[in-house]
Amino acid sequence: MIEAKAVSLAIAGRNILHDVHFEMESGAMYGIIGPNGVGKSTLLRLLSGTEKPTTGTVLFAGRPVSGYKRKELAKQVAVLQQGGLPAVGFTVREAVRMGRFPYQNWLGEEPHAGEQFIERVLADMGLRGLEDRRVDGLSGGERQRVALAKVMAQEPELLLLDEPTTYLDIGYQIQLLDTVKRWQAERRLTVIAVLHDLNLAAHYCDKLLILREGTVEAFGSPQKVMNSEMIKRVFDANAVILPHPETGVPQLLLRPEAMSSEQRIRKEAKR
Ligand SMILES: Nc1ncnc2c1ncn2[C@@H]1O[C@H](COP(=O)(O)OP(=O)(O)OP(=O)(O)O)[C@@H](O)[C@H]1O
Repeated sequence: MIEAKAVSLAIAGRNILHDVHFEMESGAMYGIIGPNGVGKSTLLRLLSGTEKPTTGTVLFAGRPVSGYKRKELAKQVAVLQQGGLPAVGFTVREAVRMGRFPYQNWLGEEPHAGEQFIERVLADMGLRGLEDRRVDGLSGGERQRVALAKVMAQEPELLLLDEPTTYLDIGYQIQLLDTVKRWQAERRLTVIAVLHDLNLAAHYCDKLLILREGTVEAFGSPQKVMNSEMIKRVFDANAVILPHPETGVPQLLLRPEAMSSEQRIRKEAKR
């Protein structure tokens, strides 16, 4: 479905990503994990074609992403990013309708059953009753559901999510990811999400791509890649990994007090 081949990116002479390789299959959900500033959002921009690699290639369905026309790509790839909604003045229905732009002609009209599809998306996202409210008057969680509805209205094959649970309380986080997972299963959607919460990532993703210092540290199932050594190496944090009592999925418990003597000496020396 999507493949990074020897992808490197330098911005203003600084290497952000270097020699990144991976292949992601259709119909699965992937998480991109890594510390702040490691290049997760940049990688998502490369996958969506909004940024070009300095060297290497990103292939979508076997063709370089850079070779697609904007509307052609937008029918297949949708991106949910922070601030992806119109700022003021639009209703929920109007904002979601904007997601249909790849299917509209130059007059903004859609010849096929677009409105029917919008109704389904509104119902699926639990937005019935909010259709005529203005987006700028909604709560953060409601806005995030509208943003997701807008990208789903694009009917993508590949959905890219940049930290989709930011600002959401735990209830909304689960609700949003459950909705994505349901759509993913029903439509064989491929989902790639930048996630900071490793426990949610382990639960929802089939595979995790771990980035460290601009390159791929590990790529595999949560069971394979989530261990305390990786957490230490990548995040410089002490953690215990335990299987979830109900699902068996690896879950992380931080150990903030359990500093090694070496770390304690280093911390003291910095004072
Ligand atoms: N347009 C740009 N100009 C200069 N530097 C940039 C630009 N875009 C990204 N960077 C730098 O590239 C690095 C990777 O940024 P990116 O936003 O991809 O990281 P991230 O892993 O998503 O971080 P976070 O977890 O903090 O969101 C950072 O050091 C950032 O400052």
